[in-house]
Amino acid sequence: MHPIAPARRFICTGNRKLATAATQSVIPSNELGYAQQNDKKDDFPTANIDDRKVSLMWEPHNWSRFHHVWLRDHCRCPDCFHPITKQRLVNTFDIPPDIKPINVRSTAEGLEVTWPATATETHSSFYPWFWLQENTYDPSPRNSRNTDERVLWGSRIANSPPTVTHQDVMGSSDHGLYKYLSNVDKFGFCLVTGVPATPEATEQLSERIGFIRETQYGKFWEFTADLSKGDTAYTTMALGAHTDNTYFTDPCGLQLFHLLSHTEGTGGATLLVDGFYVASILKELHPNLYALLARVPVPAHAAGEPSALYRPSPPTGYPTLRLDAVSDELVQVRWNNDDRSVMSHLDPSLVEDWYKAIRMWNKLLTSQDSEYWIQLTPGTVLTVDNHRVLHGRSAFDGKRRVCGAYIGVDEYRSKLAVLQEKFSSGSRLTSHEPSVGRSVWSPSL
Ligand SMILES: C[N+](C)(C)CCCC[C@H](N)C(=O)O
Ligand SMILES: O=C(O)CCC(=O)C(=O)O
Repeated sequence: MHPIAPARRFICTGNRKLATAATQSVIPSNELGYAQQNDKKDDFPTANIDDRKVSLMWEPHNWSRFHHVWLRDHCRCPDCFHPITKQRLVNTFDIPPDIKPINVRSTAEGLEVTWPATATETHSSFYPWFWLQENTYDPSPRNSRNTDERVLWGSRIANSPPTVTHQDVMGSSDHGLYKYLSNVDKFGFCLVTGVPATPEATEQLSERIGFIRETQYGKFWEFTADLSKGDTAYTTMALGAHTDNTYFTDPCGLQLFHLLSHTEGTGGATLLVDGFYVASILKELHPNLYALLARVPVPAHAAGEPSALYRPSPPTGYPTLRLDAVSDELVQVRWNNDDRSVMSHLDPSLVEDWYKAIRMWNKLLTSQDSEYWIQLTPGTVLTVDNHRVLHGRSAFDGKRRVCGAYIGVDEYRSKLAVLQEKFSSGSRLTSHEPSVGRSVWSPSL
């Protein structure tokens, strides 16, 4: 385990020219020789030290407070945080619980803090202002840090479904791919037009996002109504709005569908429902039913293949609506009433209310206002965020071939994050670090 930063004085300024703004005089303010900034000759945030925290005044009546131990633990100098792997090197557990800065200094780019390291040596840390503001926890941010510009939709999305072209997505620049995945992030789905109606082109498109997630249905799958796999997707039956993989502990993130052909028959239209839109209505109209769906775990299974019996861990499953433990925001919808297992864990007092809740959920899911029906055609690939948008299909006859793939949620979110770094967030590199590669100040590291 890496010891707490070596005893030598380490100023993590790299080749940064110390900000000329070091105009503040620092006056030792108490017998421990701990100093705090006093007269400020600039408009940088005021920094003050008390026994446990550094307080920053961004402007009058707008303060943030950071515990000393928190700041020391979050030092991003190359000795405390690996500049390439972005992993913590400082030994958190060697940081004295009562650690306190020797002094703090506001500079043009951020806050400099000097820590006691040994009896004679110190360690200096630097925190950019934008990073401190982004990661303020006291007071907790008023609005959720999640800056997603998510657009909830109902049936009227049919007027302008999010669409990109195959040429754009597969182009040499990643910008087309960024537009594609930004649409999925914003709307929960996106159509890709102009895709050659072949499994090969569809697989290539899938892998443009990230590696395909292999399951009991195969890696890249093609299916038709032949029950070649033990699932009703391999029949001509209608399938109600559902998310896939409720029987997995970790349902896939994206699902791509490409209707390759449909001959000698009709039907097989695709249904999409924005689960976040429907949940917002349920929460508004029936908050108690919403709360129940966010509380009651639903078991599920995939037991149609003799060689497989999938159930999530724990077997009681996960709630239909998963809420962020901190922000309470809805982060995932998990719903497939066909794949649901026996509800043997329900508290008897909840049984009737739970059925009332799922009846209301189903009523909203299947309302005309929620349902978006689209008849897919060869050449158009549908990509669905399986954590948000439910999909289904109408019954059909004739010969219908569909191909597609699953992409893991982490592969999808990672690719999106890399593209957002590249195209949407301005450079976060401070003059403390090499001007190439990912900044140690990238969001949420
Ligand atoms: C997509 N593909 C046809 C390969 C499999 C479909 C699996 C459907 C399953 N009932 C679920 O909800 O996950
Ligand atoms: O056949 C379709 O269009 C969709 C099948 C389906 O819902 C699924 O594979 O999960």
